[in-house]
Amino acid sequence: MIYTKNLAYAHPGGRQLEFPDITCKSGEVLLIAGQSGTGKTTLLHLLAGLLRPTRGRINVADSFIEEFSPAAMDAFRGRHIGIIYQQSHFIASLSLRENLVLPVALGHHRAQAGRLQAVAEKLGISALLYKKPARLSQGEQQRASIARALMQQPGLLLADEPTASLDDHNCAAVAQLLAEQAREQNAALLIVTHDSRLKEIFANQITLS
Ligand SMILES: Nc1ncnc2c1ncn2[C@@H]1O[C@H](COP(=O)(O)OP(=O)(O)OP(=O)(O)O)[C@@H](O)[C@H]1O
Repeated sequence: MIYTKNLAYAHPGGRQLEFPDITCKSGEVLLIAGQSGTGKTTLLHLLAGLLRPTRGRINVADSFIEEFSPAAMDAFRGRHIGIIYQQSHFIASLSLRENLVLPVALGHHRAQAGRLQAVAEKLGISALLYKKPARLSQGEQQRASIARALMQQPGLLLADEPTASLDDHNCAAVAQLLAEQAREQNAALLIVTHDSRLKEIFANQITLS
């Protein structure tokens, strides 16, 4: 589903960050660990096509995404990539339901009938759909951001520190949900984290240095 070759990136005025080659097939989970400043978020943004590498290649679903124009990349991301952030970044004035449906509408995609209900049920947030995001607990917000990422049934799920603000119970629950959903949808799941609790859950891992 995704592989990289010889990937490097330098932030403006920064040193060049060099990344090990990564492969994650459909249905697999890969944990990318590393201390603060080793480039985890930068790597995730490269894999999501939000940054363009200074060197190297990134192949997602048989396309080399570094070749895409920004507009083509946006359209491709909408179809193939779901991103889960540490902070959910919901729009405060909209209900959770509206927040989940909005990205689908903005991407000019048509959500499958019943998709929202199915995803909400799986993640245990059906009863919360008409609440404002600020009224949800941290664990509920994180389940809701996983739901948002799953709406389009992406083949690639990228999670950036998805458990950093969660207690042990919610951390384990969110990790299990992420893995389950990825497996059920046959998606590749890449988790970027410095959360050592996740290192004990997912065996397939690489560490940035
Ligand atoms: N926008 C930017 N402009 C310049 N340098 C940046 C920028 N963003 C990150 N960097 C630098 O790039 C390096 C990698 O940063 P990055 O945020 O990818 O690391 P990280 O492993 O995710 O860190 P953390 O765990 O603390 O979030 C750091 O040295 C950082 O200072």
